[in-house]
Amino acid sequence: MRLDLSLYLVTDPELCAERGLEDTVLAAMKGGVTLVQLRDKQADDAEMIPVARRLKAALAGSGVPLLINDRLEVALASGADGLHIGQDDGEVHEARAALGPEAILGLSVQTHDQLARVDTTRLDYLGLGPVFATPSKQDHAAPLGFDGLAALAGASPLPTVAIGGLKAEHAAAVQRAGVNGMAVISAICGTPDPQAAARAFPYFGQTG
Ligand SMILES: Cc1ncc(COP(=O)(O)OP(=O)(O)O)c(N)n1
Ligand SMILES: Cc1nc(C(=O)O)sc1CCOP(=O)(O)O
Ligand SMILES: [Mg+2]
Repeated sequence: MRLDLSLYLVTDPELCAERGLEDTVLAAMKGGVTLVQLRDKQADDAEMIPVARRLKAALAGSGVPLLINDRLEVALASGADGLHIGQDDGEVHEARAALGPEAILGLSVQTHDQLARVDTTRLDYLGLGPVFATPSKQDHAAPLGFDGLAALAGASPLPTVAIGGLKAEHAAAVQRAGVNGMAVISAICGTPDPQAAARAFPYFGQTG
């Protein structure tokens, strides 16, 4: 499926609980979300697989891909469109081998050393962050700020998406940093109107 990093919704089970995960995602999609990642740090694979399958069915025909955070087995069992992994979430080459060539595979990068080791032949995009400190990820790395983000984005051999503490009001500065899009949890999940929250973000343009 086509990769468009412009507005990347990462889900949070607690923040989405009141409205429900699928309703939140569908509303955000109507507001312009271009990519969705199912992220649940508490659920085990067996709990996550049916949720991922329902979300994949809800997104069917929309052209918006569903990626799974961390869990290769969930991505494979649910028919999701891809996987996002961090530096400690397994080997990129193993994930690519298991997912096949058509799947979307993303990797988190926080430093220039990590960037230098990026496997450009097997990855589709990089998540750069956190731009700001955020309560949505308790174990996040040191914040990059816009200057650190621009330095990483400028040196990246792959399309990039910024993440961490980002709101719609940051879009202009994020665009100036040279990334392909913004990834957000709390700016959309848990807001009273996810569609309007998504609509507040500008479109960054086609990735790649
Ligand atoms: C788009 C995007 N970028 C970065 C991350 C963070 O991944 P990771 O470092 O593996 O941390 P967890 O999300 O697993 O806590 C992401 N999920 N998505
Ligand atoms: C999932 C995630 N990864 C990050 C990283 O820096 O890699 S920051 C983060 C949480 C983003 O949530 P919010 O938009 O609510 O700040
Ligand atoms: Mg991870």
